[in-house]
Amino acid sequence: MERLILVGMMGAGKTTIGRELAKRCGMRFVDCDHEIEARTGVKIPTIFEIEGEEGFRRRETQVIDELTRIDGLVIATGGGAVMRAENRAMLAERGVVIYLNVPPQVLWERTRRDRNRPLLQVSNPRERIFSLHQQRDPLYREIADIVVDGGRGNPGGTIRQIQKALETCRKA
Ligand SMILES: Nc1ncnc2c1ncn2[C@@H]1O[C@H](COP(=O)(O)OP(=O)(O)OP(=O)(O)O)[C@@H](O)[C@H]1O
Ligand SMILES: O=C(O)C1=C[C@@H](O)[C@@H](O)[C@H](O)C1
Ligand SMILES: [Mg+2]
Repeated sequence: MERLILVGMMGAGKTTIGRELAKRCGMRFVDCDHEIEARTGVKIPTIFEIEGEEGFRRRETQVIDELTRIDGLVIATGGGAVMRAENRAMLAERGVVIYLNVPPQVLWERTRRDRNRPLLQVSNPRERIFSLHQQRDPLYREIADIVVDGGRGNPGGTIRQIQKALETCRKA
């Protein structure tokens, strides 16, 4: 398996699950959001403040393009990585794409206390999550090789589901 790519909404568990999955598969873990923060030296909200969402998306596409060429990686993408068609094409072509599907109500409960997600700094963040989920769910599905339920139980259960699905994938 050259690379595993996790997609899904903010709070779906891409970072949490990705890190542990990499450990179990003996692969290296990278997170696109962390990579962008490391390169710029600032947190994501600061990038949004200075360069706007468009500036952030340009950086995100660059990082996706670079990371998806490296072998042996588990890659956690940002929640909005599927918004650009060019990103979707790179992700779909260059790795096994795993969609962590989590109901919007659970996403809301997981992210409501977090201030590091600029798209949720609005007057009604819960509504925002529901509308982003509605808009993006078809895009995550469009590129997913595997769809897992990441909304119930603990991260360990979700990882077991992924490993099982990967075995089926390998046999196919
Ligand atoms: N399967 C799970 N079961 C229960 N809680 C989880 C699960 N996965 C993640 N969490 C919790 O949900 C929160 C959000 O997870 P995480 O930061 O990994 O999401 P993310 O998909 O990386 O979000 P973002 O796109 O904003 O970076 C964390 O507090 C994490 O502990
Ligand atoms: O859902 C989104 O559009 C985002 C999710 C985060 O992972 C970050 O990439 C950023 O906050 C934007
Ligand atoms: Mg994350």
